[in-house]
Amino acid sequence: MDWIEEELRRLKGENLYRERRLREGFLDVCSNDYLGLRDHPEVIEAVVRVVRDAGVGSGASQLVSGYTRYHRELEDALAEFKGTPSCVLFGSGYLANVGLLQALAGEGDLILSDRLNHASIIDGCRLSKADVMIFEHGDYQHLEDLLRSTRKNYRRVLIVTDSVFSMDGDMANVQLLMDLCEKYECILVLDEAHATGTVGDKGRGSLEHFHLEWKEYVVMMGTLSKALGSYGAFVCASKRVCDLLVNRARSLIFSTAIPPALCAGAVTALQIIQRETWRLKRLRELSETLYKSLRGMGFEVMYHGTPILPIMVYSEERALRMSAHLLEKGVLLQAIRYPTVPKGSARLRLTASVRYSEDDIKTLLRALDDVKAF
Ligand SMILES: Cc1ncc(COP(=O)(O)O)c(C=O)c1O
Repeated sequence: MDWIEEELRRLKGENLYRERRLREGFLDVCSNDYLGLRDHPEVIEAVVRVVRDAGVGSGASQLVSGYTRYHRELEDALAEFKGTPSCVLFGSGYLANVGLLQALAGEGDLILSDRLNHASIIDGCRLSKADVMIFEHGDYQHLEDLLRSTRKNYRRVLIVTDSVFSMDGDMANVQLLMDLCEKYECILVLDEAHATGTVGDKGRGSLEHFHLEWKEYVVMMGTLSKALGSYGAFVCASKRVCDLLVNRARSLIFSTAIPPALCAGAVTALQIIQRETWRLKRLRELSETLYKSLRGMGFEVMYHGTPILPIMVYSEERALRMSAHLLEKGVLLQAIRYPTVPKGSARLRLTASVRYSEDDIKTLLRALDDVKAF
């Protein structure tokens, strides 16, 4: 077992070793709780009520006895929010992506995947046994070249992309992707993990952002774990796609359903997003203010109108040093390194959140100013 020591030593030597940090006691500026809903009193109240009513765990897979009225209520609310006929829940975003891709594509099919897609998409592609081709990030000319030369060789073709890219904060051009899907008869799989609750006029996601209507060939996956402040995931699609997932997605069939109480928490979060529209407005204002402040301080920050504001550092070693110093100042801002992002593109993935008070923002900017010269 000495190889384990060697492996860990190698990771440390390359500045790629990871340690978990206890969040308590720090100003957390890298979570995905964009709308500050994870501890909203109404969300907590809904969760506690259902824990009392239905217990803590769901007790079984959705296909056995783990599917309750709370799951169905959440599916109905999500389908309405995302503008699709149907919805099906999964245990997490990771499980949704691997299950969805494995169920929709197999041998004889092709998956075209953006180079910067989330790891769960990459793993889902592998699990599907379909042929996989990677197109350059956001390069839809490259994507069309691949479609033109290969479409005829395949039964089904899926195009899969994050709609808001988790580590860069930019958006896929869903309009162009839908045009390509129509032209080449493809299925479009959108990972709306970071788009749900954050983009579009009402936070409904990328279709709303681009003023597009849902079409049958569009399959949208999203998570409850980010702007909805909870845990779990969903796929919003046509009824027949959802029925197929219930029958074929192994990560749904062979895994316990999410706890009913989390479903109730997410239903409440969806209601709050639609009622307290100031949250999304505040999130957008804050994202822009943070971007301007950081740029004014001389940082290289990426900003695409989403709450993900990566401060580019490039060197893994420097990113670690900056993150450690920020921690000393009470600020938790993790260094994001390979394999989450390509080697030599380490960053501090700052996120905007409605959680931050004016004082938090001052603390954050002061601490960042300190590490600027590191
Ligand atoms: C784009 C994207 N897809 C999927 C996931 C996985 O979601 P979850 O954390 O619910 O497993 C994440 C988050 O980690 C993500 O950023």
